[in-house]
Amino acid sequence: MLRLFPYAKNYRKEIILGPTFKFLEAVFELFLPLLMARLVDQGIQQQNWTVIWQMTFWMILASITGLLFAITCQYFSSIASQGFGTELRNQLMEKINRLSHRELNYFGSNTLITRLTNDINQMQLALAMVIRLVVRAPFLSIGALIMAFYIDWQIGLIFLAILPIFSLLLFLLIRFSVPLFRLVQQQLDRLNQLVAQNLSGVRIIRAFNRQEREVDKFQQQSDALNETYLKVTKLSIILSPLTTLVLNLGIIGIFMIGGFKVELGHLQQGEVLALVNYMNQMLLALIVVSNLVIIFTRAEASAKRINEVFDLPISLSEKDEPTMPRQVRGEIIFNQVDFRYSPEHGRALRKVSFQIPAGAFLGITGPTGSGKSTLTQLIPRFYDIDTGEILVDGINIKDWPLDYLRRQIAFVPQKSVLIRGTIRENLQWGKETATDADCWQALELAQGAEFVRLLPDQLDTLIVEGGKNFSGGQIQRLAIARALIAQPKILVLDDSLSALDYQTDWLLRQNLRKIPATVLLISQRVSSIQEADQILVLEKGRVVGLGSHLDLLQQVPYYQEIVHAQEEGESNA
Ligand SMILES: Nc1ncnc2c1ncn2[C@@H]1O[C@H](COP(=O)(O)OP(=O)(O)OP(=O)(O)O)[C@@H](O)[C@H]1O
Repeated sequence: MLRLFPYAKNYRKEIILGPTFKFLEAVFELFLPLLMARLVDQGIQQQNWTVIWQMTFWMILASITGLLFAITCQYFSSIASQGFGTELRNQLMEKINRLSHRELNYFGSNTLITRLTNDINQMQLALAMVIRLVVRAPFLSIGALIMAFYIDWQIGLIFLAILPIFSLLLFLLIRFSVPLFRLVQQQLDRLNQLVAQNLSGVRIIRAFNRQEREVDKFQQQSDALNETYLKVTKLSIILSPLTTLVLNLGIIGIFMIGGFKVELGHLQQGEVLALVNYMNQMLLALIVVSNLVIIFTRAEASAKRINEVFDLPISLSEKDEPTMPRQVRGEIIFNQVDFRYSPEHGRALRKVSFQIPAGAFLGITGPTGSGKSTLTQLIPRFYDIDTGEILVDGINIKDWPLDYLRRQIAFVPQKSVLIRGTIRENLQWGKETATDADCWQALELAQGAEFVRLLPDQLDTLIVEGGKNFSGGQIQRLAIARALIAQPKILVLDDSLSALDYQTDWLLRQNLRKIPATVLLISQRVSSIQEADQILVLEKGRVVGLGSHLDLLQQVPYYQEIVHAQEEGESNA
């Protein structure tokens, strides 16, 4: 946990001043019972109005000053803990953004969300508590003990006797509740994952009529969480009255021995009241210490989860002095490329070699799982290859500045994701400065202008989360327009025309031929790629054919099979 506190380095002043003010408040709090003792013994009992007024004045002043100090501490602790949380969140987000897809797959999005939100909140709370209580609570408990000895050392011994019993009770509370709180955190995590999964898959859950089962699953998790909370509550139901009992026994002890001493004239009544106050202060401060231990243990678990992300080495490295290409054209060369997603997976690509000249149109086909998407994801370095090399414009992609390389490549994935916002805002993801004219031009090229023009709000039409207010084909065309507006030198379309009717598919492909970019189009439909300059056929991660439609028809058995199968399918339809 301590490793994360350097993220609060910009708030050093607040972290020092906060506890200082809290300490001063505690000093005032510690002196209040003494003032009260004087008020009772020298003022009220002896009917000395000067002392009564003086003590009342000092007590009010001490209380108000203490309050002002407490507010000041609260102010500093809020600034420091919020600032620390924000810095930590930004740094974590920055690290997540630098992770390659390999590392993102390893964590999964749900747990990253929990780490960015709940875990960072726990750290924020821990820092706020450090500032507010870490100095005050131990100071008050030790200070109250010393004050008790200062008033009467024999009664001070009662304090010393009560201390270990009370500490033992608090130790038991910590000992049994900390594992339960850890369990609560794990169960909350599982519940969060379930909620995220349910919300993102709500349509498929309904389509398969699995609502009841999903509700049951949720209820089971929720009940398990409830049970753990109940166990924590039961623990405090047993231990809270016990701590109150010990406190009251201490107070009875003070009254009994104090009463005797008052009778004998060795102690005054006001001093007995002050001792009762000190007993309260000492034991309440110890309860605060035990709460602090619980908060820190929860923060420790959160810190571990946050550090897991910070500690994960980023597999994508960038050269200190990358090579900047003189002119970006879009030529792509794969040279003996081998790739596997992780050591436990088999090779997704095996010794893949091919070359595409700048501005060419490459069709990519092959059975499902043959490595088509994998191949295209390697060009913008979403993953790094194991052996071989990939060159763009003659430069190894590992030598390009990563950000610059990615800016040359526009990617339309299989499942296009539109963000919540207007159509214009979505298109401007491709180019922030895009004007309305740019948007319409990109929409024309993507065969999307016609349907957008018919919408009442046109470019201002709001796209709901995930683009659910548009059809599959409309989403694909908006995603293609978003990619085209960036004017990339390499355009990758991963099965992105699959939801379009044949005519729109054809028109769009004609437009794609006009743009000054190398186009890689993955498709299972032979009709979509047969006019490509070259077609790459993959099977089980290997290149089994590269050439024009006619070349492949003569040379590659797999290609012949799919062409015949699709021709038959169309004539039967
Ligand atoms: N993130 C991943 N982690 C592990 N293995 C993966 C991952 N993505 C794909 N694979 C595996 O890599 C191989 C190639 O997958 P890829 O998605 O590239 O195939 P594809 O030809 O594009 O298939 P499709 O036509 O179904 O989209 C498959 O065996 C697949 O299971």
